[in-house]
Amino acid sequence: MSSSSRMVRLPRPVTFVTGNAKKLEETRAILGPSIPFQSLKLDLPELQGEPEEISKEKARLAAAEVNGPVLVEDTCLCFNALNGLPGPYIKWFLQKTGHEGLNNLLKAYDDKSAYALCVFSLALGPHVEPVTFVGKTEGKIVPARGPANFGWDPIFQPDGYELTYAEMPIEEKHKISHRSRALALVKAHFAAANYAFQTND
Ligand SMILES: O=c1[nH]c(=O)c2ncn([C@@H]3O[C@H](COP(=O)(O)OP(=O)(O)OP(=O)(O)O)[C@@H](O)[C@H]3O)c2[nH]1
Ligand SMILES: [Mg+2]
Repeated sequence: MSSSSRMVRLPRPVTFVTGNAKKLEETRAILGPSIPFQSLKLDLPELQGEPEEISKEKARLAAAEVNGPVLVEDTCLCFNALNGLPGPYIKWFLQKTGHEGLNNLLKAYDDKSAYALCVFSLALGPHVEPVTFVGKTEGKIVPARGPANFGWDPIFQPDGYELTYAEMPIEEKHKISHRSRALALVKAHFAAANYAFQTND
């Protein structure tokens, strides 16, 4: 009785909106059955600016599109020698310059350190301010090693490892990844919030 009075009722399960199949696959694997969600393949326009604002704005657009609760994420790869760039623009740098071009960007610097940043945003509806969850993994940029299955995984070697993300078994990546760290916070939020989903629509 008392617990149901604290419940926030939502009209349907959360929709994870992304145009990226690998993100969806990893998010499914990391969340397992902990949070019921459906997915929608939509490549939303992205604001320029700081990672949290980009992710929040994506959530606002997604919530308006879905007219219900949504989860989105934005991923950045930040080079310390470049004060955080390419950051949120990594998708376009990767597309235009490839793994070698990304390594070349750091040729002029001794500092090859970098971090992967994942910002999930949850918006409970179109007019509700999104909440963000940030996960960060530190590492360095190296010449590509391992299968090129996902973005920049072959050139990111997390601190404490001799392997790049691409060379690691996926369970190992999930133990330390920017995405799993952000999703641990999402899970904790859901566990504390006690949302109730109506599933009959
Ligand atoms: O090697 C990787 N390991 C990862 O763990 C990872 N996570 C994201 N990415 C890539 O980084 C860019 C982010 O851009 P991004 O956040 O805007 O994503 P996106 O536009 O592909 O999808 P979405 O915005 O529709 O969700 C895109 O090129 C993604 O493919 C990764 N690459
Ligand atoms: Mg995107």
